[in-house]
Amino acid sequence: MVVALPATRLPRGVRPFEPVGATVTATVPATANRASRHAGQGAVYPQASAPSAASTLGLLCSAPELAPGPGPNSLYTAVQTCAAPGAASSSRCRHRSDRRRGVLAAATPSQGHTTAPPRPVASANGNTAPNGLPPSPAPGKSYSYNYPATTTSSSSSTSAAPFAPLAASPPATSDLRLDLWLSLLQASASQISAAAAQLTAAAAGAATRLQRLSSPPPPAFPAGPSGDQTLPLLTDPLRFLTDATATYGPVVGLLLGGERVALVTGRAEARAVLVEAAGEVYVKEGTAFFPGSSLAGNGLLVSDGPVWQRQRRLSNPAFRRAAVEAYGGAMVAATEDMMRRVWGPAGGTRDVYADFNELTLQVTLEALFGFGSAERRQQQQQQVEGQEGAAGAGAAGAQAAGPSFAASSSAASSEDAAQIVAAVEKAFTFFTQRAATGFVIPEWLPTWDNLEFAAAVQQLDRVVYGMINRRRQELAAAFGSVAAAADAAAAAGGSGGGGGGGSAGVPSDLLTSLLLARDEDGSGMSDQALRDELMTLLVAGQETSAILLGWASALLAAHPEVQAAAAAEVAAVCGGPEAGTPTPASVRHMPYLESVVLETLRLYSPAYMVGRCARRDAALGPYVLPAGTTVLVSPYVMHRDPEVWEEPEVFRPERWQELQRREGYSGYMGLMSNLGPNGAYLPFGGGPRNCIGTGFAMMEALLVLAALLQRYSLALPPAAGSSSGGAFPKPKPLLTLRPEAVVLRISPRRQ
Ligand code: HEM
Repeated sequence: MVVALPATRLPRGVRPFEPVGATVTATVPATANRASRHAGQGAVYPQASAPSAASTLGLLCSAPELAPGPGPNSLYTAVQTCAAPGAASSSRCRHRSDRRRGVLAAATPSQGHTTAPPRPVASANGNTAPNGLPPSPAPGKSYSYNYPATTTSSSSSTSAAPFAPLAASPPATSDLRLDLWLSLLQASASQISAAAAQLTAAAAGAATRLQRLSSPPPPAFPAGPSGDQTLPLLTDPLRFLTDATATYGPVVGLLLGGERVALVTGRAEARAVLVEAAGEVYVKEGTAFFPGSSLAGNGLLVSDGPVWQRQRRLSNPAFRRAAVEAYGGAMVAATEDMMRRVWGPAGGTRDVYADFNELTLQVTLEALFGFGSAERRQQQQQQVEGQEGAAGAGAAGAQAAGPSFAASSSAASSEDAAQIVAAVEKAFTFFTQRAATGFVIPEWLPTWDNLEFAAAVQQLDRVVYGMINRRRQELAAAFGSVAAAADAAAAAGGSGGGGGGGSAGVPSDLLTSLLLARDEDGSGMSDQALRDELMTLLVAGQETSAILLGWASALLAAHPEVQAAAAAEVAAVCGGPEAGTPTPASVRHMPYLESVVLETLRLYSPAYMVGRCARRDAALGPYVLPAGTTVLVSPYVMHRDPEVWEEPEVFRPERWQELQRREGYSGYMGLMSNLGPNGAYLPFGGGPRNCIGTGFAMMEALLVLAALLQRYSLALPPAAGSSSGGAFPKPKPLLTLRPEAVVLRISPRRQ
């Protein structure tokens, strides 16, 4: 098995797993030995949002090398030190990035790439790298390098590849073996020294946290239970959060794994953190409980400052209503596929949460890359062939480009899809296990699990970069250039800045939308940024949506009267099982079903915590949070606040109809804005960092639930030894608030 360590020791900009098929040319920085910020590392969404029991304990062993608060090795000091122009605003000072990722990197250019040896290519000046060996690059020199692959990138990637010095004359053959051995030795030595540095830093961080255990809280820090609360939090996170709020109020000061933490559940305080001082004071960077991952990279979930602003600006159009509604057909088709293949005409008793996980993975992959079910792809292929026949072989330009495009993409996608699914499943299993064990072992440690995970990420990278390259080439071939494709999509009604997919014959997937997205200056995303955003969307959107569907089904099963009302609404709008399927337009006429979803999200918000870090000393109400304090806002607690919600523990979708009337209903997006109608509803977060996929997730939940209520009824299976309804699924608050399992009896609905 080929394994590769996360590139925590590569020079700035070098990814551990460079795009296969990409020819990248870059300059090794003169300061090549400084720590790298591996842009492919960062927290994945659930970790970003949940101080789970797992991630809390993870603090103890993920051992960030910098401690919050003033001190020689503190985050505070790092922020001060790194306040070079742009450093603070982009939140990309090395210490802060590495701290979050549990990384202390001492970069050595010729290491970290443990895949098959690189193949040299002739460089611009005609020099060729000797035998594909990676000689030590000279700082400041340019290198050209071709990764073993089938395609060549037209990438605008800014990755650095520290191989094959262009200017260096090839050494004599007899020197080559020596060179290889030397570079191997050098690589091992520097890997060992980097690991040693990481361990030293980890030990220093642990020492600081240990010291904090016996120090009093800083002045004006919010009150809270004394001593480290890791164990009580681990034992029962939801109870702990609820009790701490009930005892100490809207802001609770905590010590968790030696980290100073403020738990925020007050409306005004949550608004201050998420909306009013967002970005200015409270940022993602530096938040504790972020174990970091090379999977999600430096995508929207974890970036800050100008990097985040640009990526969000470029990504927003792809999530506008019209763009999201374009995925409605795929959502319904995938649901029907699942119901036909898995549930069958007779139904049965199943863990529907497991089924929803597969379903949302399929939907997300289809939305991201345009993969469909095999059948749908076949249909698409047939349609394409028919259109091609009609269009004639010589058709040119944008109109003809669509069909040939779809044909090549769909032909390639079944293999890509299989590889992606395999790698994603491996990576997600890793996350689940990591959460379940309660210990977050930093990804840079070469444990067996970490190596397997790194291999899965590598496999994903290979496929995703391959698809990005192919899509660029297809767009360029069809339109003359990618920029021309963006113009064509914009002219045909898309924004040209994403969301334009589907128009002018370009595919309507997010890959294409993001690839065509253009900033005001005409620039688009680099391959690496694209890859990171795609992986972020996959991680952020798949599991959360499955959790929502799991809880909604369980609640419908447990409340037959609510289920009957929702099913009646679906039947009234769409007809019975034999009638037409739900569509984005028809679910807009299902306010009751929408209330069911909103109420589900109130009681079981998949993101039961969102985290921020105070980048400087900050006043929060009467309290002062020292720079580096992690702030955890808990939607779970806020959604059950008895001062805001009448009978907060009761599942009552009708409360949303009252709110809709009171608020002058303008669709669920209106109800989500501004931390909800009463300032205490934030299942999708709030402020500038709110969930970009809100519309996508709501649309998916409504369509899937409508499609299944049209055909099936759901019931809790009788508990053992009883003829009445069974037990409601238990929450399993790990990285997200997922159900343990949702075992339901599924029966075909009789009209
Ligand atoms: C029921 C489903 C979902 C829930 C409950 C949910 C919840 C959230 C929450 C609470 C945040 C804010 C995190 C924070 O403030 O730290 C967030 C951010 C985000 N979500 Fe979702 N999400 C869901 C589905 C999706 C989907 C389907 C996608 C994409 C296809 C998505 C993509 C993202 C991204 C990219 C961010 C980061 C936005 C930014 O910081 O600019 N989410 N989500």
